[in-house]
Amino acid sequence: LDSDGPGTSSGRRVKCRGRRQSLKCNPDAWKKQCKELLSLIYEREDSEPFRQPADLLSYPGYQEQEGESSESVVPERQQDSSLSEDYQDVIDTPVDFSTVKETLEAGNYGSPLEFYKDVRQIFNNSKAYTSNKKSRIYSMMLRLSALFESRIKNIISEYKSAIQSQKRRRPRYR
Ligand SMILES: O=C(NCC(F)(F)F)N1CCN(C(=O)c2ccc(Cl)o2)CC1
Repeated sequence: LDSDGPGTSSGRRVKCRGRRQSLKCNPDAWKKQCKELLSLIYEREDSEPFRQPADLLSYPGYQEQEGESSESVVPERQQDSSLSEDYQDVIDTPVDFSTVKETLEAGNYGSPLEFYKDVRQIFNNSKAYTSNKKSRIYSMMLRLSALFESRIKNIISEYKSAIQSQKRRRPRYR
């Protein structure tokens, strides 16, 4: 993501002269683009485990219920030993899509790079937490991460070129 997109390093980006809204020169376009990307992520079933904070309470089968006989039916997920340790002991920076959505909607991201950092943390937490690369949740994360990376790189490069073209233009006196 360090390439700042086409037509920015060399000559002036004349396309942006005075027509901020329509072309790729609007430095605020990324907000709507990230909201659309987040909606796309929410539409995917793969995002379900990542839409709310992870804790073992969300997997009731993992808690030893009082008086629960040990022969209780094990939910399919329990066979996934990777959830055996407490999530909060393993993960320093828990984050999920509901917090990212709130931050974006509150206007508390200053750039798509900050948005990208938080979403990447969701995926990295999943990588750090899984002890089984074949676990279902891990494979869901991999698909979701591939979708996200394919869409976020254009949002960021358009943002970077909009910023670049803003720097070179003469200051406009309002
Ligand atoms: O508890 C939740 N989500 C909250 C919900 F259950 F309400 F959706 N997670 C379980 C642990 N998470 C993992 O990334 C992961 C990697 C390998 C395995 Cl296994 O899990 C995050 C999602």
